[in-house]
Amino acid sequence: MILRVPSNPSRATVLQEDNQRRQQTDKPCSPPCRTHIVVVAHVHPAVQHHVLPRDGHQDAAAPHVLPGACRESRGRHNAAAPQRSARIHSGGPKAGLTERRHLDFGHFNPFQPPSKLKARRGSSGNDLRGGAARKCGYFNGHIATASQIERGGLASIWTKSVPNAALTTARPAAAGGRRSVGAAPLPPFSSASRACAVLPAGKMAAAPGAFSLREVLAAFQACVTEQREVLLGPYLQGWRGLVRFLNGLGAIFSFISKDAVTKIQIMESYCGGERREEYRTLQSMVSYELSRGLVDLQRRSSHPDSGCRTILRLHRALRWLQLFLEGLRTARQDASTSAICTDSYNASLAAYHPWVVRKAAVVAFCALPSRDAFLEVMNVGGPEEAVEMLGDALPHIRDVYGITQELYEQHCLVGVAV
Ligand SMILES: CCCCCCCC/C=C\CCCCCCCC(=O)N[C@@H](COP(=O)(O)O)[C@H](O)/C=C/CCCCCCCCCCCCC
Repeated sequence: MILRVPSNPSRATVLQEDNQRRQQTDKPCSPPCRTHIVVVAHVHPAVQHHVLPRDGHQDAAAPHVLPGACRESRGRHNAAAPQRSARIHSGGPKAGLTERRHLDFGHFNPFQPPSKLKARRGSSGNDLRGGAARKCGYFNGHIATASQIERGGLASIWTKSVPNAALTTARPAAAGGRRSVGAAPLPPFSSASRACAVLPAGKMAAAPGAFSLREVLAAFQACVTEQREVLLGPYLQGWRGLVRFLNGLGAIFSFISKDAVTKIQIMESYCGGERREEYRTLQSMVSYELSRGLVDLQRRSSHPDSGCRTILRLHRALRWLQLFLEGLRTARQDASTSAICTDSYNASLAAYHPWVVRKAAVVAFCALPSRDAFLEVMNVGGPEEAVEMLGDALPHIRDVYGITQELYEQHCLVGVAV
């Protein structure tokens, strides 16, 4: 199945790929579309048998998103896959904005258990944190650079820490084309994820740049000032951490993370732009944009990417997050994560999404791992510690949500729906 998202995820159409097409690889799209999301890649192993076609097509290194005049890239997993993936991910002269955005947030799949990959040669992605693109992925269950995968050696895999590279982002087209903004660097990685030593087979390796709930919690905690203002820097940092987590869940979530990344980048372009002072807090942003008539209150016309509108989308998603984390925290150990996620989604974001997005979202939720696996990947210890940390995190997320909601209601901004 391919989710084809022409330019705006809300206009997504879900296409069923026919058998003939399934046999082809690197087939140019006609007409060219902006983005393809290849759903079969990186599906959580627990649901692979539900999602993957019966003929066993799977591609551990298949791209998540192919930008620009893209090419569909699918097919049987083979030894050339790491190179193909590297070509796609590393970006050439034709690499588009979409691709760069995607790369910035990493490609690791913390749920990919080594046992599933043993029979394969390796899977790869890129890690841009070291400054230059560094291809890496899983090899026999360990994190490895592409060259290590190619050499088949494991001797020196990720044994030293890698410094963060500043996150430079491209300015959204709506805001005037490409431009490097002085955006905040990626948040520091947890020490656990910095040095990724070789683990015994069967153990899940913590990927470099792996999600840590602690860091997301710290970001949302740092959002609220003593004056009860919401600082946009930490707010976006919290979202970046969440997106990193989402990227690790698999390609089936790419259309969601891509939308979140687009919104984060719109905001980053404001927060790092000429008017950055006006975008220091949510409150200053609202007064600035409203006083200058920079918000489309009725129809989406001249300011389709206003900060107020963009934050409103993230704000609604924050409500989903709050409900989801609450559900996760209080659910029984054997509860279905996908059911918790679906309920939280239906009680929050779903009301604002068209039918096709709702359906695609619910299909994607089916790929969520078990509650325990989910809690494990939060990188704060075992499920019990994760539950405890969720208890600590939730008041901060609730607080940020509450302040934003109140502010938006005061200024009649909750209905900025177009
Ligand atoms: C402790 C951590 C555990 C939980 C980690 C969760 C990580 C979630 C990370 C990101 C969440 C994605 C936020 C998505 C923002 C969506 C904003 C939105 O509503 N956009 C729509 C409208 O945009 P405009 O067209 O008006 O500009 C857009 O149409 C949406 C497209 C994509 C579909 C969004 C579905 C959202 C589902 C909720 C997230 C599910 C993630 C599940 C993973 C656990």
